[in-house]
Amino acid sequence: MIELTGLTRRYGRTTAVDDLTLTVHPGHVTGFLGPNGAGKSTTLRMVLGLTTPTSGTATVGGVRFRDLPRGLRHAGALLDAGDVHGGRSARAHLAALARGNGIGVARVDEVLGQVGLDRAATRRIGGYSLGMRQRLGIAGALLGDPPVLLFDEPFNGLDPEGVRWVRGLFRQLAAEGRTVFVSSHLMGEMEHCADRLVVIGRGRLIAEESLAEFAARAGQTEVVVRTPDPTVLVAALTTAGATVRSVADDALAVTGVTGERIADLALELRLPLYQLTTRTASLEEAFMALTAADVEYATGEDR
Ligand SMILES: Nc1ncnc2c1ncn2[C@@H]1O[C@H](COP(=O)(O)OP(=O)(O)OP(=O)(O)O)[C@@H](O)[C@H]1O
Repeated sequence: MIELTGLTRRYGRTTAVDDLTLTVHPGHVTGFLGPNGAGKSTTLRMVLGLTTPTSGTATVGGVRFRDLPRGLRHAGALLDAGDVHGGRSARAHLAALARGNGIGVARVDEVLGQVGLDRAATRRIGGYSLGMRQRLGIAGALLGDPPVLLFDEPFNGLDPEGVRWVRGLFRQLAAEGRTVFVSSHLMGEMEHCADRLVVIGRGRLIAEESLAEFAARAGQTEVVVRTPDPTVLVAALTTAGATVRSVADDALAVTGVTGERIADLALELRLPLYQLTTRTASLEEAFMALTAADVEYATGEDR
């Protein structure tokens, strides 16, 4: 279990992490979502004792990570896959990590096999692709067989097969009863493997809930209608209690009434309908709407 209490980190005038209080539970894959610069990496680094909080605490299994001897046995992490000595082989890199954490070297070949790097084990890491480096970073996280695992943007650089494999691995680790905390700035990456979500923006907690709760709250259904005379239909729909937004000259996006009700109203008004499409907002759209106000560098005209 990971527990954050009032966790805060300031850099000069920037508050990277702002009074975060939350619990990441064992037995679940928890997606840690937020736009770029939301404070995800800083939070993960504080959990691992690599960055000192300005105030508040972060604990792993009830203890500050820094106070845990042989840290890799308590929490494993992939933070920056590029942060390895390129001149070494994967096996030498993992063997050094194992020695430093009192882990038997036999474990090295086990984790290399688990991440599919057994055949590349003696090659220099410098020649690895980004995807292979991600796999090596995951192997390092698994080395100590820890109950808590943290991954910062683990899908970066992975091909579709790699993404599928990582999702399966995370689910398996959670099914074994471990705490799996995975950061991403894309909901699409998390919705197929996380069952809980923590969403932050500008360092602050925005949501902490199950994926099912998020989907139920977010998945608003709207009906897109095309008709040659929208003004008449807008008046009738508004009277019927619908919320109507114009999406093109002859097209409306309607919420609050069903497609059938819209068709009935149009028939009563003898208005032709050229389109009547029901669509449910994707989780990605819902996530973007939730964090829109906290996006650090917005593009386009939305701001
Ligand atoms: N060492 C540092 N010195 C100064 N500012 C920092 C430092 N580390 C992070 N920040 C700032 O803190 C804020 C949060 O950064 P952080 O990297 O934790 O966000 P993130 O959610 O991981 O973003 P990304 O998805 O882009 O990696 C940003 O505004 C960043 O510029």
